[in-house]
Amino acid sequence: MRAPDGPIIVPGDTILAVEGVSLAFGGVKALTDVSFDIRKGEIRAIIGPNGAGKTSMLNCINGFYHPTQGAITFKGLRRGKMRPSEAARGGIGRTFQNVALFKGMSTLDNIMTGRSLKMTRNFFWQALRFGPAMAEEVEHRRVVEDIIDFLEIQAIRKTPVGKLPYGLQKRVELGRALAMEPEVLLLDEPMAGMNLEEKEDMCRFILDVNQQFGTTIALIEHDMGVVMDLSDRVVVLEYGMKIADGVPAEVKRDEKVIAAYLGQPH
Ligand SMILES: Nc1ncnc2c1ncn2[C@@H]1O[C@H](COP(=O)(O)OP(=O)(O)OP(=O)(O)O)[C@@H](O)[C@H]1O
Repeated sequence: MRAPDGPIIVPGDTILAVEGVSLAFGGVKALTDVSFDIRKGEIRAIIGPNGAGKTSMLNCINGFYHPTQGAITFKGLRRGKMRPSEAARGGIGRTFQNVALFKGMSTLDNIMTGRSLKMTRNFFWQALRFGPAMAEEVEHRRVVEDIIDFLEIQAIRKTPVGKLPYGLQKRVELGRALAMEPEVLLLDEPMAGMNLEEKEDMCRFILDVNQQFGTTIALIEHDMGVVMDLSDRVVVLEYGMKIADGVPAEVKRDEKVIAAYLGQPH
């Protein structure tokens, strides 16, 4: 199934809107009436203390959870109960807080799995590697090789990802998300567990993805230096509610944010 494309959206327009979203797990209110927008081409950070509802929000955006109330509008279309695979086909890609790769498979093959949603020939033709399926596979491999070059991971293309240091695994995971050619890329703590050098590399790649491909990025990150350097705008959650929203300089000065988050060690 191909998601409808919706209207043409130019840089600066709203590409994704979160409108009054609430989410509850039994008695636990993970999100309460949260609204914010993401503009095409921007890097949007979602921050907040542990348990504030950040991952729950990403899970609502990519269809992993369905909001109890409220709606998500993507490219002008109000979404119903969209599944993650439909969100991905529609242009919403994602990485996870804990690396979710196939550890025994090579870098190349892991990134190739990101192309699966783009494959139009069915399994029968792919298994035969014949005719149109062959041509399609050649094209997918070309895209994957371009991503490998872009992320500067040529040297590990055949290495099983389970053998790679954590920072490189995160980079491969970014590669797999890029293989979907997403319009909006959701990154859940892309720098978590990395040393300074790895963080600097990942920051550079995120900026390059944003600038070279025009990909809109929404990211959750605990490192405040990274958030303030990378993002165009920041939305702040606390106890599942939005407490601030604005450019980094504004958010940094906001008393509620200082009290809730910036004053606390992370
Ligand atoms: N599947 C679930 N079942 C029950 N409660 C959940 C579930 N997922 C999240 N929660 C609860 O919802 C609240 C928000 O959690 P969430 O993981 O979204 O926060 P977070 O801001 O991403 O936290 P962290 O920074 O620690 O990753 C928490 O109270 C959490 O315990």
